[in-house]
Amino acid sequence: MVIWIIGLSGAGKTTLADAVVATARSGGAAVVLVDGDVIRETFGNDLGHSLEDRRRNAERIMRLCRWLDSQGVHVVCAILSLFPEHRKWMRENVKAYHEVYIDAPLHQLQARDVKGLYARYATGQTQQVAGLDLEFPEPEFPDTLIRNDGSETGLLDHATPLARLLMPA
Ligand SMILES: Nc1ncnc2c1ncn2[C@@H]1O[C@H](COP(=O)(O)OS(=O)(=O)O)[C@@H](OP(=O)(O)O)[C@H]1O
Ligand SMILES: Nc1ncnc2c1ncn2[C@@H]1O[C@H](COP(=O)(O)OP(=O)(O)O)[C@@H](O)[C@H]1O
Repeated sequence: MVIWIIGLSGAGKTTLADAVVATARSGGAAVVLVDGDVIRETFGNDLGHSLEDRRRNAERIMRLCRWLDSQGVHVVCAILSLFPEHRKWMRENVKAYHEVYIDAPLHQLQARDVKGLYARYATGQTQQVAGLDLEFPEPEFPDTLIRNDGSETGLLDHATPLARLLMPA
Protein backbone atom coordinates (compact mmCIF):
# COMPACT_ATOMS: atom_id res chain seq x y z
CA MET A 1 0.00 0.00 0.00
CA VAL A 2 1.04 3.59 -0.62
CA ILE A 3 -0.19 6.23 1.83
CA TRP A 4 0.19 9.57 0.06
CA ILE A 5 0.12 12.50 2.51
CA ILE A 6 -0.62 15.83 0.82
CA GLY A 7 -0.75 19.41 2.10
CA LEU A 8 0.81 22.83 1.95
CA SER A 9 4.23 23.57 3.40
CA GLY A 10 4.02 23.36 7.19
CA ALA A 11 0.66 21.55 7.21
CA GLY A 12 2.14 18.66 9.19
CA LYS A 13 2.89 16.08 6.46
CA THR A 14 6.29 15.04 7.81
CA THR A 15 5.06 15.07 11.41
CA LEU A 16 2.19 12.72 10.57
CA ALA A 17 4.24 10.55 8.20
CA ASP A 18 6.94 9.99 10.86
CA ALA A 19 4.31 8.93 13.38
CA VAL A 20 2.55 6.59 10.94
CA VAL A 21 5.84 4.91 10.02
CA ALA A 22 6.98 4.53 13.64
CA THR A 23 3.62 3.06 14.70
CA ALA A 24 3.40 0.74 11.68
CA ARG A 25 6.96 -0.54 12.25
CA SER A 26 6.27 -1.20 15.90
CA GLY A 27 3.32 -3.30 14.70
CA GLY A 28 5.54 -5.38 12.42
CA ALA A 29 5.02 -3.64 9.06
CA ALA A 30 7.79 -3.33 6.47
CA VAL A 31 7.41 0.33 5.52
CA VAL A 32 9.57 2.99 3.87
CA LEU A 33 9.19 6.71 4.46
CA VAL A 34 9.48 8.84 1.32
CA ASP A 35 9.63 12.58 2.00
CA GLY A 36 9.62 15.07 -0.90
CA ASP A 37 12.40 17.17 0.63
CA VAL A 38 14.57 14.15 1.43
CA ILE A 39 14.22 12.69 -2.07
CA ARG A 40 15.31 16.04 -3.56
CA GLU A 41 18.44 15.86 -1.43
CA THR A 42 18.99 12.15 -2.10
CA PHE A 43 19.12 12.85 -5.84
CA GLY A 44 21.65 15.66 -5.34
CA ASN A 45 19.29 18.66 -5.29
CA ASP A 46 19.24 18.68 -9.08
CA LEU A 47 15.69 20.06 -9.13
CA GLY A 48 14.47 23.41 -7.83
CA HIS A 49 10.99 24.78 -7.19
CA SER A 50 9.97 25.98 -10.65
CA LEU A 51 6.72 24.45 -11.81
CA GLU A 52 8.59 22.23 -14.26
CA ASP A 53 11.09 21.03 -11.65
CA ARG A 54 8.31 20.32 -9.19
CA ARG A 55 6.55 18.26 -11.82
CA ARG A 56 9.73 16.27 -12.45
CA ASN A 57 10.40 15.84 -8.75
CA ALA A 58 6.86 14.62 -8.14
CA GLU A 59 7.01 12.23 -11.11
CA ARG A 60 10.28 10.81 -9.83
CA ILE A 61 8.71 10.27 -6.42
CA MET A 62 5.57 8.68 -7.87
CA ARG A 63 7.62 6.14 -9.80
CA LEU A 64 9.83 5.47 -6.80
CA CYS A 65 6.76 4.81 -4.63
CA ARG A 66 5.19 2.53 -7.23
CA TRP A 67 8.44 0.59 -7.56
CA LEU A 68 8.83 0.15 -3.80
CA ASP A 69 5.20 -0.95 -3.56
CA SER A 70 5.79 -3.50 -6.31
CA GLN A 71 8.63 -4.98 -4.20
CA GLY A 72 6.17 -5.72 -1.40
CA VAL A 73 7.15 -2.81 0.83
CA HIS A 74 4.56 -0.36 2.14
CA VAL A 75 5.26 3.31 1.45
CA VAL A 76 4.30 6.42 3.37
CA CYS A 77 4.99 9.46 1.21
CA ALA A 78 4.85 13.09 2.43
CA ILE A 79 4.69 15.39 -0.56
CA LEU A 80 3.21 18.80 -1.35
CA SER A 81 1.63 17.29 -4.52
CA LEU A 82 0.52 20.25 -6.61
CA PHE A 83 -0.80 18.38 -9.60
CA PRO A 84 -4.23 16.71 -9.61
CA GLU A 85 -3.20 14.53 -12.56
CA HIS A 86 -0.46 13.03 -10.39
CA ARG A 87 -2.94 12.04 -7.72
CA LYS A 88 -5.05 10.43 -10.44
CA TRP A 89 -1.99 8.59 -11.78
CA MET A 90 -1.22 7.22 -8.33
CA ARG A 91 -4.77 5.98 -7.87
CA GLU A 92 -4.67 4.28 -11.26
CA ASN A 93 -1.16 2.83 -10.98
CA VAL A 94 -0.91 1.67 -7.39
CA LYS A 95 -3.16 -1.20 -6.38
CA ALA A 96 -3.77 0.06 -2.84
CA TYR A 97 -3.51 3.84 -2.78
CA HIS A 98 -4.68 5.82 0.24
CA GLU A 99 -4.68 9.59 -0.08
CA VAL A 100 -4.52 11.76 3.02
CA TYR A 101 -5.10 15.49 2.77
CA ILE A 102 -4.04 17.69 5.67
CA ASP A 103 -6.08 20.83 5.29
CA ALA A 104 -4.53 23.60 7.38
CA PRO A 105 -5.60 27.25 7.23
CA LEU A 106 -3.03 29.46 5.52
CA HIS A 107 -3.03 31.98 8.37
CA GLN A 108 -1.86 29.23 10.76
CA LEU A 109 0.86 28.10 8.37
CA GLN A 110 2.06 31.67 8.02
CA ALA A 111 2.04 32.14 11.80
CA ARG A 112 3.93 28.87 12.46
CA ASP A 113 6.32 29.17 9.50
CA VAL A 114 8.93 26.78 10.90
CA LYS A 115 11.04 26.93 7.71
CA GLY A 116 10.66 30.71 7.20
CA LEU A 117 9.20 30.10 3.74
CA TYR A 118 6.16 32.35 4.21
CA ALA A 119 8.28 35.14 5.72
CA ARG A 120 10.63 34.98 2.72
CA TYR A 121 7.61 35.24 0.44
CA ALA A 122 6.33 38.25 2.38
CA THR A 123 9.64 40.06 1.91
CA GLY A 124 9.87 39.14 -1.77
CA GLN A 125 12.90 36.83 -1.34
CA THR A 126 10.96 33.72 -2.44
CA GLN A 127 8.30 33.23 -5.06
CA GLN A 128 6.20 30.32 -6.26
CA VAL A 129 4.92 29.37 -2.85
CA ALA A 130 2.03 26.93 -3.01
CA GLY A 131 -1.15 28.43 -1.56
CA LEU A 132 0.07 31.98 -2.30
CA ASP A 133 1.26 32.81 -5.81
CA LEU A 134 1.09 29.16 -6.87
CA GLU A 135 -2.32 27.58 -7.03
CA PHE A 136 -2.79 24.48 -4.91
CA PRO A 137 -5.81 22.57 -6.23
CA GLU A 138 -7.23 20.81 -3.19
CA PRO A 139 -7.60 17.04 -3.50
CA GLU A 140 -11.19 16.29 -4.50
CA PHE A 141 -11.47 12.75 -3.20
CA PRO A 142 -9.03 12.16 -0.33
CA ASP A 143 -9.51 8.86 1.48
CA THR A 144 -8.72 10.63 4.74
CA LEU A 145 -9.32 14.34 5.26
CA ILE A 146 -7.63 15.89 8.26
CA ARG A 147 -8.52 19.40 9.32
CA ASN A 148 -5.41 20.61 11.12
CA ASP A 149 -7.00 23.03 13.51
CA GLY A 150 -3.70 23.95 15.15
CA SER A 151 -3.52 21.08 17.64
CA GLU A 152 -0.59 18.78 17.00
CA THR A 153 -2.24 16.12 19.18
CA GLY A 154 -5.32 16.26 16.98
CA LEU A 155 -3.11 15.69 13.94
CA LEU A 156 -1.30 12.77 15.55
CA ASP A 157 -4.59 11.10 16.55
CA HIS A 158 -4.77 10.05 12.90
CA ALA A 159 -1.43 8.20 13.01
CA THR A 160 -2.64 4.93 14.55
CA PRO A 161 -5.67 4.35 12.26
CA LEU A 162 -3.44 5.01 9.25
CA ALA A 163 -0.64 2.77 10.57
CA ARG A 164 -3.18 -0.06 11.09
CA LEU A 165 -3.75 -0.08 7.34
CA LEU A 166 -0.13 -1.22 6.97
CA MET A 167 0.16 -3.71 9.81
CA PRO A 168 -0.03 -7.47 9.27
CA ALA A 169 -3.40 -8.90 10.35
N1 LIG B 1 9.14 28.62 -3.47
C1 LIG B 1 9.87 27.76 -2.77
N2 LIG B 1 11.19 27.94 -2.67
C2 LIG B 1 11.93 27.08 -1.95
N3 LIG B 1 11.45 26.01 -1.30
C3 LIG B 1 10.14 25.80 -1.38
C4 LIG B 1 9.30 26.65 -2.10
N4 LIG B 1 8.04 26.18 -2.01
C5 LIG B 1 8.13 25.06 -1.24
N5 LIG B 1 9.38 24.86 -0.86
C6 LIG B 1 9.91 23.75 -0.07
O1 LIG B 1 9.78 22.60 -0.91
C7 LIG B 1 9.10 21.58 -0.22
C8 LIG B 1 8.05 20.95 -1.12
O2 LIG B 1 8.66 20.06 -1.95
P1 LIG B 1 8.00 18.69 -2.34
O3 LIG B 1 9.09 17.90 -2.97
O4 LIG B 1 7.26 18.09 -1.19
O5 LIG B 1 6.86 19.00 -3.36
S1 LIG B 1 6.83 19.94 -4.61
O6 LIG B 1 8.06 19.77 -5.36
O7 LIG B 1 6.63 21.33 -4.15
O8 LIG B 1 5.65 19.49 -5.34
C9 LIG B 1 8.43 22.26 0.94
O9 LIG B 1 8.61 21.35 2.00
P2 LIG B 1 7.46 21.09 3.06
O10 LIG B 1 7.48 22.32 3.91
O11 LIG B 1 7.94 19.86 3.77
O12 LIG B 1 6.18 20.88 2.32
C10 LIG B 1 9.15 23.56 1.18
O13 LIG B 1 10.07 23.44 2.22
N1 LIG C 1 -1.34 21.38 14.44
C1 LIG C 1 -0.11 21.79 14.75
N2 LIG C 1 0.10 22.54 15.84
C2 LIG C 1 1.32 22.93 16.16
N3 LIG C 1 2.42 22.64 15.46
C3 LIG C 1 2.24 21.90 14.38
C4 LIG C 1 0.99 21.45 13.97
N4 LIG C 1 1.11 20.75 12.85
C5 LIG C 1 2.42 20.78 12.58
N5 LIG C 1 3.09 21.45 13.50
C6 LIG C 1 4.51 21.77 13.54
O1 LIG C 1 4.74 22.49 12.38
C7 LIG C 1 6.00 22.13 11.84
C8 LIG C 1 5.86 21.81 10.38
O2 LIG C 1 5.34 20.52 10.25
P1 LIG C 1 5.87 19.52 9.13
O3 LIG C 1 5.40 18.18 9.57
O4 LIG C 1 7.31 19.69 8.87
O5 LIG C 1 5.02 20.05 7.89
P2 LIG C 1 5.18 19.73 6.35
O6 LIG C 1 5.94 18.45 6.23
O7 LIG C 1 3.77 19.64 5.89
O8 LIG C 1 5.90 20.91 5.78
C9 LIG C 1 6.57 21.02 12.70
O9 LIG C 1 7.54 21.62 13.54
C10 LIG C 1 5.38 20.54 13.52
O10 LIG C 1 5.78 20.15 14.80
